[in-house]
Amino acid sequence: MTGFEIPSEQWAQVVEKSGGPVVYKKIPVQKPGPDEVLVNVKYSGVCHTDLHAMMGDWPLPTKLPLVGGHEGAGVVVAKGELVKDIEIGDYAGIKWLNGSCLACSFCMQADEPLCPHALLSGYTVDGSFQQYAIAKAAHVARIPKECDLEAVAPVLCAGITVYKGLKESGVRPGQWVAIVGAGGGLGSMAIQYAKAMGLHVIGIDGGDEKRQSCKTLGAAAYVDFMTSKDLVAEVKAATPDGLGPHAVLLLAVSEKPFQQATEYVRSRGAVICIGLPAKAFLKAPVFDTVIRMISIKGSYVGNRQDTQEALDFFQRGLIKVPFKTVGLSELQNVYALMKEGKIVGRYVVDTSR
Ligand SMILES: NC(=O)c1ccc[n+]([C@@H]2O[C@H](COP(=O)([O-])OP(=O)(O)OC[C@H]3O[C@@H](n4cnc5c(N)ncnc54)[C@H](O)[C@@H]3O)[C@@H](O)[C@H]2O)c1
Ligand SMILES: [Zn+2]
Ligand SMILES: [Zn+2]
Repeated sequence: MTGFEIPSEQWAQVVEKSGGPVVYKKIPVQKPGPDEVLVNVKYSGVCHTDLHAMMGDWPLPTKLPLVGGHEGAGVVVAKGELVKDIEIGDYAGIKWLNGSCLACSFCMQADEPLCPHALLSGYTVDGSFQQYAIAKAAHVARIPKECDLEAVAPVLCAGITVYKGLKESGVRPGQWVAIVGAGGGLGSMAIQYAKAMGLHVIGIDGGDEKRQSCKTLGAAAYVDFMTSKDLVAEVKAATPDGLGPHAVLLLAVSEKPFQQATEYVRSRGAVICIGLPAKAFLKAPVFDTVIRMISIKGSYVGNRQDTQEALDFFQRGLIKVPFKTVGLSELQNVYALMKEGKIVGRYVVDTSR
């Protein structure tokens, strides 16, 4: 009936103990439950969250052993008997939100990421760093057939997350947004989504390679956090009236920018926290926050509607982010580069090698 031959074993990258490394080995292919699909993952993006998961950085424990990954783009090869709206052979995406209860007060209002029973791909359930991954049918991303699975993979976390963050910021076309960590995976996506939404971008990151990439992707200005003598002044000066950007998207994996953003955001502006540096705290002067009416908020992935909207931007050709593809077997090398902050754009792994 399926037309797809499903092997009993497959290649996967497995975290066997917190702190890593990942182990490339063969593991069994699982069978989907009644409300689940089995996706033959062709490509998966590598998100910094996958590194946090391997390192055990966060206060939320991961399952162990763990197959990481939550930007998996592939083909549906099997489905449970309750799944009616996805066909075998359809393109589908394994994203961070693997499943949610669909019945709690958050799910009822399309705030599924806040569901207390949420299943997280590559964290509390096995994710996309394997050839065959399972997700709840209600939550897999419906990827249009015209999409290139290799290029679309990073949209499944990075794209959705920054698109949602921009929406949460309340910025309008024509306004200015500062993107902190603009040369990384989420940052590169953020520049492209912001541009497509009619915003002016100030990219903040370190080094000339990232400067070049930010400019190519469409940033109007770039501020180098490693060499700038006065980052706050430089960011403000990059806006035409010198009063600073209307919003700041914090995507960096270090604490300092989380302490700094309220200093350069425009009055009545929004600071949107998305990056998740380990053990970090936010800090802002109460006086300035009050009299300048600054909003500070967190933004966490996106719901099913955000997912389809983010994919729609991609399908229309508006989102082109640099990526490098390597074999799934090379995942540990990608983590090494990521730790050093050396990745420009995104790495994608090909599960066939
Ligand atoms: N909130 C969410 O829903 C969500 C979703 C996905 C990822 N994340 C988190 O977002 C973070 C970024 O993920 P990524 O995959 O883009 O990582 P990445 O490693 O690709 O990019 C991080 C970038 O931040 C830059 N950076 C480091 N310190 C900086 C500083 N002081 N100022 C400016 N830039 C700085 C680095 O040079 C790098 O380019 C991670 O912590 C990840 O876990 C959150
Ligand atoms: Zn992610
Ligand atoms: Zn729920």
